[in-house]
Amino acid sequence: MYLKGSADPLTSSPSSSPSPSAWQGFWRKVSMLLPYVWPKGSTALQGLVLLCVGLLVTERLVNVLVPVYSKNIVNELSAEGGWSSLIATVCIYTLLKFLQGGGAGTSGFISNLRQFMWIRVQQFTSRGVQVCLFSHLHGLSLRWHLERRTGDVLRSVDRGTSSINNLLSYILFSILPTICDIIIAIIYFVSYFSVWFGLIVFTCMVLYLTCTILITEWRTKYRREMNNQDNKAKSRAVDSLLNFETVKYYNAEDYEVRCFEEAILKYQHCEWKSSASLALLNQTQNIIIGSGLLAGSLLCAYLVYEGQFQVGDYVLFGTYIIQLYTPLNWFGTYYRLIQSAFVDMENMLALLTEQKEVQDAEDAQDLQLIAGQVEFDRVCFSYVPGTEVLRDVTFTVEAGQTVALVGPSGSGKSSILRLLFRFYNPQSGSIRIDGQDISKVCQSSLRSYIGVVPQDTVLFHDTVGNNIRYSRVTASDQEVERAAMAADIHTRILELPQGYDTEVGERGLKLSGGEKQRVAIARTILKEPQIILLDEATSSLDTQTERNIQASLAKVFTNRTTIVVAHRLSTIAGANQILVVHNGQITERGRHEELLAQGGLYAAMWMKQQKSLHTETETLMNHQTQDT
Ligand SMILES: Nc1ncnc2c1ncn2[C@@H]1O[C@H](COP(=O)(O)OP(=O)(O)OP(=O)(O)O)[C@@H](O)[C@H]1O
Repeated sequence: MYLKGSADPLTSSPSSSPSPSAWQGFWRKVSMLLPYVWPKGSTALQGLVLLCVGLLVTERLVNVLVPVYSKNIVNELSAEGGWSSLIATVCIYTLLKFLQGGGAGTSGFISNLRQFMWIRVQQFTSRGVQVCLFSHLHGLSLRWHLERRTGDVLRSVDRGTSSINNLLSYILFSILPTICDIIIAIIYFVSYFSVWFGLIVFTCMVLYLTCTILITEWRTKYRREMNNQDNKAKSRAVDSLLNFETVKYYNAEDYEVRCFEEAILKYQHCEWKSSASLALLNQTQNIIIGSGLLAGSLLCAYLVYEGQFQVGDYVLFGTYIIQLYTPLNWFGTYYRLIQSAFVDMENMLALLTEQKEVQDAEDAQDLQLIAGQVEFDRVCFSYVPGTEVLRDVTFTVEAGQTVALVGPSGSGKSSILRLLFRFYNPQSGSIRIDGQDISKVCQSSLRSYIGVVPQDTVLFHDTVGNNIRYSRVTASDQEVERAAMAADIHTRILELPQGYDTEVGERGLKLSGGEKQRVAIARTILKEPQIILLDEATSSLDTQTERNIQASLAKVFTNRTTIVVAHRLSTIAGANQILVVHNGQITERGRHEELLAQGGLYAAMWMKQQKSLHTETETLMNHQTQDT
């Protein structure tokens, strides 16, 4: 019954600080669970929940009646009673046992029926939680996603979801019924036998619960450590497999295997501590229950011996106490499982309560795109406080014009595009489209007008066709093909084994860098956005393909506002305006000829590129001469 692999805090190392109790924030966690218990909006499921509760109550009643009928059978057998009354008693007893089940962990008719009816409710809960989490994760900011390991997040989601289901069924169908059974048993023993029997059961229960809670609380830190190491081992494996190519480049298979084995060893060290402390807990519980059973049985046997009780009373006591003993033995396990489930839930709740960094304003309206003019007005931005990436960036892209951002690597060009797409909010200044501040419009409407071809194109593990269609899922096959033709990839796709139905592999690894870029361009062409952001969109292509694509892009995107980031200056020489970004600031601006005339950074970059182009051409021609 030991649950392996539960959540650990994603960000902190539990071993470095005293682990907080899993019960911390108990009511907050329970209140988050409650909406999932009552299936709102479905009368049928609500009926099922009520039926399950009804069955639970019936089960409690049956639990009291079974020992009473055991006693009646023994008493009727010892006395000279009538045969027909004995048959009736035996039949009722058998019916009750059929309803109750029992013995070697078999569940009876009632609990089987309850479990069956609970399936739909459980599925409703599980679906609700998973969908809510998935949608929440998509709503979180790019910064949050970049800082997290996907493997860790997925494990937290998995364990959190199953922990909610487990928690509900443990609390509703195990802990609550067991507590009710204990209270009913104490009342029954006090009123039917004597206060001594009630006292024995009561003391035994108090001792049992106290020891269970104390030892379980003590061993929680081992479980947390174990989870932490488990997560580390798994994310190490995921990271290693995702970087399969890099591992091969550096012949690092042995190193990766060693690191993974070390991570598993650390996990197993913690697992040993967790399992050893579990064995200690189980033994303690057995000793307490065994002592209670011994004390009660001796007292009952003495009273029968003295003639104060009938033999049937001893049977009643024995049956009742054993009947309590079985679920009580599970009580410790359920306490531990609930505690683990709470630990598992912690990360998931942390994910659910994670604030969205970029949020729509309360009164956010849809962006009303008129012509597509883009303005940056004294924009300052930093990813990390204290390190400014953009300083006082001001420029305007008139509707339908093309503006190019050039400059040294790391100067902040892509950051300008990310701000326009609202992946981040600037610290100061404003960005406007057709005069509307983008921080005041709905993100979804803003993004619907912008098409981005990013620096690194990552494709879905799907067919080429579906990857292109991703920007407009309702597009027809002809539209997809037209977009592919404009991106100069149509002929190449037809050469693939299954044409547009060819799978591109994980992250598009089966395509070359240039092919991926062209698929991304086709995707953006299909979206038909009013504003286009090209972040070195053609950097992986040869000069001829680049020219072809640029010619078709110019055709497809005529009169659309375009911002291009480029390293190869020859590709943007015709832009309406060129902005030179240096150390987060715009240091030069103007048309190609104007910037050359200025003799600044742009002119220097241009000269350098022309020179290396010249050298390359010379080398190529020399080769050709030698060949002939
Ligand atoms: N998510 C991030 N968190 C912290 N710093 C970042 C992040 N992304 C980029 N940076 C830093 O911000 C600076 C500007 O990055 P940016 O990607 O805008 O540069 P760039 O001009 O587009 O570079 P390149 O031409 O090499 O693509 C760099 O120093 C980079 O290290």
